[in-house]
Amino acid sequence: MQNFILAIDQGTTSSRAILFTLEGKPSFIAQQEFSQSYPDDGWVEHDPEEIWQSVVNSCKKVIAEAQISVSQIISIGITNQRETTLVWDKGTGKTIYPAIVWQDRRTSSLCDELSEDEELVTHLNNKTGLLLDPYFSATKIKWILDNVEGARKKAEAGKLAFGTIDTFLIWRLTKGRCHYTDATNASRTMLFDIHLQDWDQKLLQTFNIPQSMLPKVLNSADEFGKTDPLILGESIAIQGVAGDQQAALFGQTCFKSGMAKSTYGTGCFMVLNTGTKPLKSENRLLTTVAYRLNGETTYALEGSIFMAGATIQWLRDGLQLIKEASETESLAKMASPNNQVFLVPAFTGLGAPYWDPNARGAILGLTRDTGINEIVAAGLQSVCYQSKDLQKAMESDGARATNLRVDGGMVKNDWLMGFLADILGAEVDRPEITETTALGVAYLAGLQAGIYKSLDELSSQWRCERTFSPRFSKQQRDKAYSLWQQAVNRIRCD
Ligand SMILES: Nc1ncnc2c1ncn2[C@@H]1O[C@H](COP(=O)(O)OP(=O)(O)O)[C@@H](O)[C@H]1O
Ligand SMILES: O=P(O)(O)OC[C@H](O)CO
Repeated sequence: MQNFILAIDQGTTSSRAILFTLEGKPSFIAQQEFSQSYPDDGWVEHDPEEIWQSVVNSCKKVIAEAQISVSQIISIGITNQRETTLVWDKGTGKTIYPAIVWQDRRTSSLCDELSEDEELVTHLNNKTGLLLDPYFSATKIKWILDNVEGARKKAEAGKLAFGTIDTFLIWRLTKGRCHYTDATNASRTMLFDIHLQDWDQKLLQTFNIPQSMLPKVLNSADEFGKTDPLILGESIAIQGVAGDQQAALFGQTCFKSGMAKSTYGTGCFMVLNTGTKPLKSENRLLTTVAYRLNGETTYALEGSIFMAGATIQWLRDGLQLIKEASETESLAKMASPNNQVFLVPAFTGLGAPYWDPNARGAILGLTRDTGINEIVAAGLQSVCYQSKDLQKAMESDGARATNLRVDGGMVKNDWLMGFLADILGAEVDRPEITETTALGVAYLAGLQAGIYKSLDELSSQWRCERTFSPRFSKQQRDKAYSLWQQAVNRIRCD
């Protein structure tokens, strides 16, 4: 009888459950989307019950479709949209407010106020590796405690729990027996000292968050509790947990310092393994926990771009230039070879390395012969130029990627991958398995369960489907990139 590892991938727009064979092959997938709520300008919320139901439904569906018995599932791994913040009552397990999503900007003014305190900003940056920004969980927790009636009092009495999505799912799956997170998710809260691997008291005081609300921080491969048998029919051990971008790094087996992956989904997240010593960025990149195994922490540098596939969605739904994202490939191929149109997708500001929340998007360089093909090509190229921005920032920090492994929904676009290699001037490797986020936590769970013995064993499973090599000369690359930089400078506000 064949055994499996069940990976739960709780993302920003959908929840997925994937059954991996013990050889790391994704064999069955179930997915359920859930609603996005935008109750105010810059606010983004999810219904926690809908998230929970979508996870349970996906798990049940994948088990039914695979026609396996639950006892064939050896272990569970959970990976999740990071930073998204939930607070619930420890007694009832009910959340006291919707999930405040990572994209939510409601605490911008609080961050602006706090940023005047230079000592705090330096402390926060040194301890957490992050920048003071509404993106992370800390100000979201504070907002809930300050705005939900009675919440602060209950929190101070030790009656409320905080968790990112992983922690919420562990709590629910274990029927409230386990209040845990892993070090990668903890490192995104803006409350966690990534050097000491513990919650930072000064930051807890600054954001006025009682320590009793916080989960215990475990390794990424660890014992996160056993699921209640009533949920899936049998009790299964949860043994791997990581935030989705770190899980993708793990699934791409980027275990050596200098190895990097970039995930091209709605946004794009480039993460580079920097080894067991954290590297402080001087270029507004994030220093974060890549994974923690047996108490040993591996660190990473991360650059986050808000608009990657989202730009293609805008070309489809906003401008209605295309019907399907996949059409972009053939249209871009037909664009004029002399195309000098630049699309700067700062729809919600610019992420790393600019962190300019007030910048807004623009299309520049239009001429009378500009058509749909050129605009679509510029949309795809914007993803590559932004990746170049991140590559340059990493290099200025002294971290040069030896190669780039890619994954996410956009990477099936060969034209995009070709231009990415051209503009980066580096080889871009596309793996056979692009479900790397889920694979990463399946690997973590498998390590803890003793199915895999070493990271080397996992590395040997990674297979390259295609390598894209750069075709541009240095001169061509520099010219194109300097035009991009000029375009970005035209729209910057800070
Ligand atoms: N062939 C393609 N070319 C360009 N973009 C694509 C292509 N196929 C999908 N996309 C884009 O990829 C994104 C979906 O990727 P996915 O990894 O599923 O995203 P997420 O996990 O963030 O929801 C969408 O924004 C879509 O527009
Ligand atoms: O759910 P995704 O794939 O959009 O990822 C979201 C990131 O974890 C946010 O930091």
